[in-house]
Amino acid sequence: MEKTTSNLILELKDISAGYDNKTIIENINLKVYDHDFTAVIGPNGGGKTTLIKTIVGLITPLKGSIEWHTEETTKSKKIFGYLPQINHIDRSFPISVLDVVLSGKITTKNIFQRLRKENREKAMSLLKEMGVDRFAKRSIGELSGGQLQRVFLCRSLINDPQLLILDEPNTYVDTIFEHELYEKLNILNQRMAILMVSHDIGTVTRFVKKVACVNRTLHFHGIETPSNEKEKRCPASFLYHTNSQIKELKDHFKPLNDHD
Ligand SMILES: Nc1ncnc2c1ncn2[C@@H]1O[C@H](COP(=O)(O)OP(=O)(O)OP(=O)(O)O)[C@@H](O)[C@H]1O
Repeated sequence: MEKTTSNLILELKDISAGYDNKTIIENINLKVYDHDFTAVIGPNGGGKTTLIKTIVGLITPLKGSIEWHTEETTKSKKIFGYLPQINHIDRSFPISVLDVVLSGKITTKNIFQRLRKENREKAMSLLKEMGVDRFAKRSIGELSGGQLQRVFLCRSLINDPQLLILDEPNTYVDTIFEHELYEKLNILNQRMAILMVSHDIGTVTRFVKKVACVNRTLHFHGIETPSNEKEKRCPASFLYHTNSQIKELKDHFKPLNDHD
Protein backbone atom coordinates (compact mmCIF):
# COMPACT_ATOMS: atom_id res chain seq x y z
CA MET A 1 0.00 0.00 0.00
CA GLU A 2 1.42 3.40 -0.98
CA LYS A 3 2.10 5.84 1.83
CA THR A 4 0.14 9.09 1.81
CA THR A 5 2.30 11.47 3.84
CA SER A 6 5.65 12.82 2.66
CA ASN A 7 8.68 12.91 4.89
CA LEU A 8 11.92 14.63 4.04
CA ILE A 9 14.76 12.11 3.65
CA LEU A 10 17.60 14.14 2.22
CA GLU A 11 18.42 17.81 1.95
CA LEU A 12 21.28 19.35 -0.01
CA LYS A 13 22.02 22.90 1.07
CA ASP A 14 24.04 25.08 -1.29
CA ILE A 15 26.31 22.24 -2.38
CA SER A 16 29.35 22.88 -4.60
CA ALA A 17 31.61 20.00 -5.55
CA GLY A 18 34.17 18.89 -8.11
CA TYR A 19 37.59 17.38 -8.59
CA ASP A 20 41.01 18.72 -7.56
CA ASN A 21 39.37 21.92 -6.32
CA LYS A 22 37.81 22.53 -9.74
CA THR A 23 34.12 23.23 -9.27
CA ILE A 24 31.85 21.06 -11.44
CA ILE A 25 28.50 21.61 -9.70
CA GLU A 26 27.62 24.65 -7.65
CA ASN A 27 24.97 26.03 -5.32
CA ILE A 28 22.79 22.95 -5.52
CA ASN A 29 19.74 22.93 -3.29
CA LEU A 30 17.68 19.78 -3.40
CA LYS A 31 15.17 18.04 -1.16
CA VAL A 32 14.21 14.39 -1.52
CA TYR A 33 11.02 13.09 0.10
CA ASP A 34 10.09 9.50 0.80
CA HIS A 35 7.51 9.38 -2.03
CA ASP A 36 9.80 10.88 -4.66
CA PHE A 37 10.72 9.25 -7.95
CA THR A 38 13.03 11.82 -9.47
CA ALA A 39 14.98 11.68 -12.73
CA VAL A 40 18.26 13.59 -12.81
CA ILE A 41 18.74 14.70 -16.39
CA GLY A 42 20.99 17.18 -18.19
CA PRO A 43 23.58 17.55 -20.94
CA ASN A 44 26.72 15.38 -21.11
CA GLY A 45 29.30 16.63 -18.66
CA GLY A 46 26.70 18.73 -16.83
CA GLY A 47 27.60 17.13 -13.50
CA LYS A 48 24.88 14.50 -12.90
CA THR A 49 27.28 11.77 -11.80
CA THR A 50 29.28 14.28 -9.76
CA LEU A 51 26.07 15.21 -7.92
CA ILE A 52 25.21 11.57 -7.24
CA LYS A 53 28.75 10.77 -6.05
CA THR A 54 28.57 13.75 -3.71
CA ILE A 55 25.25 12.54 -2.26
CA VAL A 56 26.58 9.03 -1.60
CA GLY A 57 29.77 10.39 -0.01
CA LEU A 58 32.32 9.46 -2.68
CA ILE A 59 33.13 13.15 -3.18
CA THR A 60 33.48 15.62 -0.31
CA PRO A 61 31.64 18.86 -1.07
CA LEU A 62 33.75 22.00 -1.50
CA LYS A 63 30.88 23.96 0.02
CA GLY A 64 27.45 23.42 1.57
CA SER A 65 25.95 20.59 3.58
CA ILE A 66 24.15 17.30 3.08
CA GLU A 67 21.59 16.37 5.71
CA TRP A 68 19.92 12.99 6.02
CA HIS A 69 16.58 13.19 7.83
CA THR A 70 16.00 9.51 8.32
CA GLU A 71 15.06 6.86 10.77
CA GLU A 72 17.92 5.42 12.75
CA THR A 73 19.62 2.83 10.56
CA THR A 74 19.79 -0.72 11.81
CA LYS A 75 21.80 -3.69 10.61
CA SER A 76 19.18 -4.55 8.02
CA LYS A 77 17.86 -1.09 7.11
CA LYS A 78 20.23 1.40 5.51
CA ILE A 79 19.56 4.94 4.38
CA PHE A 80 20.43 4.52 0.73
CA GLY A 81 21.21 1.88 -1.85
CA TYR A 82 23.46 2.92 -4.71
CA LEU A 83 23.74 1.47 -8.20
CA PRO A 84 26.70 3.27 -9.80
CA GLN A 85 27.16 3.85 -13.50
CA ILE A 86 28.60 0.64 -14.89
CA ASN A 87 30.73 1.16 -17.98
CA HIS A 88 32.81 -1.96 -17.82
CA ILE A 89 32.50 -5.18 -15.85
CA ASP A 90 35.23 -7.79 -15.77
CA ARG A 91 33.05 -10.82 -16.47
CA SER A 92 35.95 -13.18 -15.86
CA PHE A 93 35.96 -12.28 -12.14
CA PRO A 94 35.11 -15.55 -10.35
CA ILE A 95 32.04 -14.66 -8.30
CA SER A 96 28.53 -16.07 -8.33
CA VAL A 97 25.38 -14.03 -8.88
CA LEU A 98 24.19 -14.76 -5.32
CA ASP A 99 27.53 -13.62 -3.88
CA VAL A 100 27.35 -10.34 -5.84
CA VAL A 101 23.99 -9.59 -4.19
CA LEU A 102 25.24 -10.67 -0.75
CA SER A 103 28.33 -8.48 -1.12
CA GLY A 104 25.95 -5.56 -0.48
CA LYS A 105 25.80 -6.83 3.14
CA ILE A 106 29.55 -6.78 3.68
CA THR A 107 30.99 -3.96 5.75
CA THR A 108 34.45 -3.41 7.21
CA LYS A 109 33.08 -4.78 10.50
CA ASN A 110 31.67 -8.09 9.25
CA ILE A 111 34.06 -8.88 6.41
CA PHE A 112 35.21 -12.19 7.96
CA GLN A 113 31.82 -13.25 9.31
CA ARG A 114 29.65 -15.81 7.61
CA LEU A 115 26.49 -14.16 6.30
CA ARG A 116 23.33 -15.42 7.92
CA LYS A 117 20.70 -17.64 6.31
CA GLU A 118 18.16 -14.80 6.34
CA ASN A 119 20.53 -12.72 4.18
CA ARG A 120 20.67 -15.51 1.61
CA GLU A 121 16.87 -15.77 1.66
CA LYS A 122 16.57 -12.02 1.21
CA ALA A 123 19.04 -12.09 -1.70
CA MET A 124 17.13 -14.94 -3.33
CA SER A 125 13.80 -13.15 -2.97
CA LEU A 126 15.25 -10.03 -4.62
CA LEU A 127 16.71 -12.09 -7.47
CA LYS A 128 13.25 -13.61 -7.89
CA GLU A 129 11.61 -10.18 -7.87
CA MET A 130 13.97 -9.11 -10.67
CA GLY A 131 13.43 -12.35 -12.60
CA VAL A 132 17.02 -13.63 -12.37
CA ASP A 133 16.83 -16.13 -9.48
CA ARG A 134 17.52 -19.05 -11.83
CA PHE A 135 21.06 -17.70 -12.30
CA ALA A 136 21.84 -17.49 -8.56
CA LYS A 137 24.60 -20.11 -8.57
CA ARG A 138 26.06 -19.15 -11.92
CA SER A 139 29.21 -17.15 -12.38
CA ILE A 140 28.61 -13.53 -13.47
CA GLY A 141 30.46 -14.27 -16.72
CA GLU A 142 27.51 -16.40 -17.87
CA LEU A 143 24.99 -13.55 -17.75
CA SER A 144 24.04 -10.99 -20.37
CA GLY A 145 24.64 -7.32 -19.62
CA GLY A 146 20.95 -6.74 -18.87
CA GLN A 147 20.73 -9.76 -16.56
CA LEU A 148 23.83 -8.59 -14.71
CA GLN A 149 22.41 -5.11 -14.34
CA ARG A 150 19.38 -6.62 -12.59
CA VAL A 151 21.73 -8.50 -10.26
CA PHE A 152 23.48 -5.25 -9.34
CA LEU A 153 20.09 -3.68 -8.75
CA CYS A 154 19.35 -6.52 -6.27
CA ARG A 155 22.66 -5.75 -4.57
CA SER A 156 21.65 -2.12 -4.09
CA LEU A 157 18.33 -3.28 -2.55
CA ILE A 158 19.67 -5.86 -0.09
CA ASN A 159 19.63 -3.44 2.87
CA ASP A 160 16.04 -2.20 2.30
CA PRO A 161 17.14 1.38 1.61
CA GLN A 162 14.91 4.38 2.20
CA LEU A 163 16.37 5.98 -0.91
CA LEU A 164 17.50 4.08 -4.00
CA ILE A 165 20.08 6.02 -6.03
CA LEU A 166 20.67 4.85 -9.59
CA ASP A 167 23.17 6.24 -12.09
CA GLU A 168 21.96 5.31 -15.56
CA PRO A 169 20.46 1.92 -14.68
CA ASN A 170 19.46 1.31 -18.29
CA THR A 171 23.06 0.83 -19.41
CA TYR A 172 23.31 -2.70 -20.92
CA VAL A 173 19.57 -3.14 -20.73
CA ASP A 174 17.58 -4.05 -23.83
CA THR A 175 14.44 -2.11 -24.71
CA ILE A 176 12.08 -4.77 -23.39
CA PHE A 177 13.77 -5.03 -20.03
CA GLU A 178 14.20 -1.26 -19.92
CA HIS A 179 10.42 -0.88 -19.82
CA GLU A 180 10.19 -3.69 -17.27
CA LEU A 181 12.91 -2.02 -15.22
CA TYR A 182 10.91 1.18 -14.95
CA GLU A 183 7.80 -0.82 -14.04
CA LYS A 184 9.80 -2.54 -11.30
CA LEU A 185 11.14 0.80 -10.11
CA ASN A 186 7.56 2.04 -9.90
CA ILE A 187 6.72 -0.89 -7.63
CA LEU A 188 9.86 -0.27 -5.54
CA ASN A 189 8.80 3.38 -5.29
CA GLN A 190 5.87 2.26 -3.13
CA ARG A 191 8.39 1.36 -0.42
CA MET A 192 11.31 3.73 -1.09
CA ALA A 193 12.24 7.01 -2.75
CA ILE A 194 14.18 6.85 -6.01
CA LEU A 195 16.71 9.29 -7.46
CA MET A 196 17.85 8.19 -10.91
CA VAL A 197 20.24 9.64 -13.47
CA SER A 198 19.02 8.93 -16.97
CA HIS A 199 19.62 10.00 -20.56
CA ASP A 200 16.45 8.33 -21.69
CA ILE A 201 14.19 11.31 -21.24
CA GLY A 202 11.33 10.04 -23.41
CA THR A 203 10.76 6.89 -21.41
CA VAL A 204 11.76 8.23 -18.06
CA THR A 205 9.29 11.07 -17.99
CA ARG A 206 6.45 8.58 -18.38
CA PHE A 207 7.43 6.98 -15.08
CA VAL A 208 8.98 9.59 -12.81
CA LYS A 209 7.21 12.15 -10.63
CA LYS A 210 9.87 14.86 -10.71
CA VAL A 211 12.72 15.96 -12.93
CA ALA A 212 15.95 17.62 -11.82
CA CYS A 213 18.09 19.10 -14.61
CA VAL A 214 21.76 19.42 -13.69
CA ASN A 215 23.87 21.70 -15.86
CA ARG A 216 26.53 22.93 -13.43
CA THR A 217 23.74 24.00 -11.10
CA LEU A 218 20.29 22.56 -10.55
CA HIS A 219 17.98 24.20 -13.06
CA PHE A 220 14.75 22.54 -12.30
CA HIS A 221 13.17 20.37 -9.73
CA GLY A 222 9.55 19.38 -9.90
CA ILE A 223 7.09 19.45 -12.76
CA GLU A 224 5.73 22.95 -13.22
CA THR A 225 4.07 24.98 -15.95
CA PRO A 226 5.55 28.34 -16.97
CA SER A 227 5.33 29.84 -20.50
CA ASN A 228 6.27 28.29 -23.89
CA GLU A 229 8.68 31.06 -24.72
CA LYS A 230 10.74 30.35 -21.62
CA GLU A 231 11.07 26.66 -22.31
CA LYS A 232 12.91 27.31 -25.60
CA ARG A 233 15.86 28.60 -23.58
CA CYS A 234 16.26 25.35 -21.76
CA PRO A 235 19.49 23.49 -22.56
CA ALA A 236 17.40 20.37 -22.13
CA SER A 237 14.90 21.49 -24.77
CA PHE A 238 15.27 18.04 -26.32
CA LEU A 239 12.70 17.13 -23.71
CA TYR A 240 10.06 18.62 -25.95
CA HIS A 241 10.94 16.50 -28.93
CA THR A 242 9.88 13.43 -27.02
CA ASN A 243 6.58 12.07 -25.88
CA SER A 244 7.20 13.70 -22.54
CA GLN A 245 4.67 14.34 -19.83
CA ILE A 246 6.65 17.42 -18.94
CA LYS A 247 4.97 20.27 -20.74
CA GLU A 248 7.03 23.23 -19.76
CA LEU A 249 10.03 24.17 -17.72
CA LYS A 250 11.12 27.13 -15.67
CA ASP A 251 12.90 30.25 -16.84
CA HIS A 252 16.24 29.31 -15.36
CA PHE A 253 17.04 26.78 -18.07
CA LYS A 254 19.66 28.86 -19.82
CA PRO A 255 22.51 27.79 -22.10
CA LEU A 256 25.53 26.79 -20.04
CA ASN A 257 27.64 29.80 -21.15
CA ASP A 258 24.96 32.18 -19.80
CA HIS A 259 25.72 31.18 -16.24
CA ASP A 260 29.39 30.20 -16.49
N1 LIG B 1 37.28 11.82 -11.63
C1 LIG B 1 37.25 12.98 -12.29
N2 LIG B 1 38.31 13.82 -12.25
C2 LIG B 1 38.27 15.01 -12.89
N3 LIG B 1 37.21 15.46 -13.62
C3 LIG B 1 36.14 14.66 -13.69
C4 LIG B 1 36.10 13.38 -13.04
N4 LIG B 1 34.88 12.82 -13.29
C5 LIG B 1 34.21 13.70 -14.06
N5 LIG B 1 34.96 14.79 -14.30
C6 LIG B 1 34.55 15.96 -15.10
O1 LIG B 1 33.43 16.55 -14.47
C7 LIG B 1 32.50 17.02 -15.45
C8 LIG B 1 31.12 16.46 -15.14
O2 LIG B 1 31.17 15.05 -15.26
P1 LIG B 1 29.97 14.13 -14.81
O3 LIG B 1 30.35 12.72 -15.09
O4 LIG B 1 29.54 14.50 -13.44
O5 LIG B 1 28.83 14.62 -15.82
P2 LIG B 1 27.50 13.89 -16.30
O6 LIG B 1 26.45 14.93 -16.37
O7 LIG B 1 27.21 12.72 -15.42
O8 LIG B 1 27.94 13.42 -17.75
P3 LIG B 1 27.41 12.22 -18.68
O9 LIG B 1 25.99 12.55 -19.03
O10 LIG B 1 28.30 12.30 -19.86
O11 LIG B 1 27.54 10.93 -17.92
C9 LIG B 1 33.05 16.61 -16.81
O12 LIG B 1 33.69 17.73 -17.39
C10 LIG B 1 34.05 15.54 -16.48
O13 LIG B 1 35.13 15.53 -17.40
